[in-house]
Amino acid sequence: MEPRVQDPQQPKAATPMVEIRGLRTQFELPGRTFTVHDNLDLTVRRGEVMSLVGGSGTGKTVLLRQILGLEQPAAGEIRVLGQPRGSLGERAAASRVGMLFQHGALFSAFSVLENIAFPLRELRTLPTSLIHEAAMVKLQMVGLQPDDGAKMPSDLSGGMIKRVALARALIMDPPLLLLDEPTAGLDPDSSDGFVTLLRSLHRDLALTVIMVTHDLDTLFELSTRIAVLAEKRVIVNAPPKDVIAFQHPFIHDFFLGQRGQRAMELLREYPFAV
Ligand SMILES: Nc1ncnc2c1ncn2[C@@H]1O[C@H](COP(=O)(O)OP(=O)(O)OP(=O)(O)O)[C@@H](O)[C@H]1O
Repeated sequence: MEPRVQDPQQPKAATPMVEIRGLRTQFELPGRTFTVHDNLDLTVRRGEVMSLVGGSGTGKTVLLRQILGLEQPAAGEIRVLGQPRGSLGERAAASRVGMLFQHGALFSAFSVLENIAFPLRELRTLPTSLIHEAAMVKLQMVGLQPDDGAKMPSDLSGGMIKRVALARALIMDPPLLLLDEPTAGLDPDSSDGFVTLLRSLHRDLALTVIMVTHDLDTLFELSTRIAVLAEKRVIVNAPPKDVIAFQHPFIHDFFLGQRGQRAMELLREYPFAV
């Protein structure tokens, strides 16, 4: 039971933005049921940058898709901003959760500005001039120039595609942003630039972020917490330095194996993450 009186020494925990309880995810394969998550719990609080890490096939992307409402779990509950995910209509969900897909997922026949504006246009409630203005604001927010708005996706570099996709994910000003491998496929300079952008947007827009990444630089530069998926559930959810100290074979291999030295250097380099 919650204590009636808050200990003044103990700051009140931030509001949960996502609460997952007893989640089970399974897929029917020929002749058998394949269980990805079993009794998985996870809470993500306001202002956190929560990174999901885990071995290949542990269900990190599926979890993002479930929070977004693109997939339904077999059992358990997912609450987004205090409401059961299933009870949020499409419009309400779009204004609460933005998603950056791994490969950007831009519409190739639409210009940059049309791609950014797409979710607002779909609402069919706002005048074109207002939609254009909102898309221009987001274009510049992600560090692109007004002239870039007329370009087509085929004219863009990998880093620009990510920025356009991010602008589109933010067009409805959602408080919660999901990122699937945000820096995958970028060269080191573009990756650094994108991480810097994500960090400043997280701060300036007071975003809560849930991110899947295999990249240790991205992980340590941005994460305030790391949740590790193994054995079909979250085995630890804690600040980076506590996760590294957690005894588990996956964590040992991921952080302290061949790449261990680098992980330790990164922790020293980015005290923000500790
Ligand atoms: N629609 C589906 N039908 C059947 N199996 C699926 C489906 N979607 C995902 N899976 C399986 O569920 C498991 C988890 O997939 P997911 O893509 O979430 O893994 P991941 O943790 O993101 O892996 P990686 O790090 O390799 O990207 C995988 O074994 C995948 O093959």
